[in-house]
Amino acid sequence: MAVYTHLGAEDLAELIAHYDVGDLVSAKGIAEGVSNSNWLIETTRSRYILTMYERRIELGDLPYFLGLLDHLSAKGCPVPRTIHDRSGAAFRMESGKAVALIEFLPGVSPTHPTPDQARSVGKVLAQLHIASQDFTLNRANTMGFADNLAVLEQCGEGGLASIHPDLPAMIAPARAAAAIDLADLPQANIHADLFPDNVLMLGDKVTGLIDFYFACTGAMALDLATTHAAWCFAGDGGYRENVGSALMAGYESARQLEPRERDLLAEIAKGVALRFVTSRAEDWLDTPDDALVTRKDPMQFAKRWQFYNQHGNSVFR
Ligand SMILES: Nc1ncnc2c1ncn2[C@@H]1O[C@H](COP(=O)(O)OP(=O)(O)O)[C@@H](O)[C@H]1O
Ligand SMILES: N[C@@H](CCOP(=O)(O)O)C(=O)O
Repeated sequence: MAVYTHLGAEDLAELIAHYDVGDLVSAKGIAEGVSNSNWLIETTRSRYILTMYERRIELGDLPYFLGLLDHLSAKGCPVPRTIHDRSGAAFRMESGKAVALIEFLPGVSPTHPTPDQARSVGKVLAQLHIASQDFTLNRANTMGFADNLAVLEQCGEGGLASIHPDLPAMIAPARAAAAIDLADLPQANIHADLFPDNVLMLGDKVTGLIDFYFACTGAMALDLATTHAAWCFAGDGGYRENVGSALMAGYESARQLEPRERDLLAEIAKGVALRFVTSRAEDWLDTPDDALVTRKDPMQFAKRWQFYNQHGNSVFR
């Protein structure tokens, strides 16, 4: 994350006392991430992650996000369980904001994923899709094409140009493109933000999928295209073909894509690229100067849009 909110030692101890997890031993703010405040909590019994929900999260969505974690974890997916408080509540209010305690999972996020790691992630993503289909709650995607266009409008040409002078022109064709309808594609409850920093791994084994706060009911192909756009490019922007094909093979080892999904992947990936340009631009213009957070560059995804536009579906064959 980031740590947007300061919680003192007494506040944390009082908060942790509402859970049957032992006594607080230590609490450290976690610097990774951009959306919420997170602390690594150590108690006399175990380790946990305490999350305070800061941005883009509606209180009404928390039962969906936290319930999905419990549903997937119960089905054997490598997902942290929600720790419920002594009254059975999955989240509590603290200093006017919602907080939840979740299970700590071991592992580290890959910074330069190997093909074998991508294959494992692809397979676990397909397993998550299969396991999430009978989750009984639903949530609409709030980062769809129309939502992105509205946010970009709010950022304004000047705002976008202040991030990089080339950004407005680079995304103009993406903004003009017609939205594709994903409603007829096979659906599940999807992660929708499965970047390497939201996956914990030990070697090639996936030990944790975390940060489900963009999860929604939507097309499984959207999740696969998002994971592809997030995992398969080098720091210099070059496409890593061996990582891309391993991700696809891993996914299809657990769930075969339907031809109509495969045919649309490049178009969906372009929509995904615009979605991350949008949220990154919004965050860039919005982040408080004193927040302990590293801003993410919208230009990376403007370039990925160009890549998918240029290469089309040949990327996914
Ligand atoms: N269940 C977990 N187990 C272990 N570490 C976690 C867990 N959840 C979060 N983290 C750590 O906290 C960091 C930020 O969490 P994340 O949910 O990605 O925050 P944000 O929503 O702000 O992006 C992760 O990069 C990881 O290091
Ligand atoms: N994965 C997104 C950023 C979303 O933030 P997260 O810290 O909640 O994963 C991006 O890379 O733009």
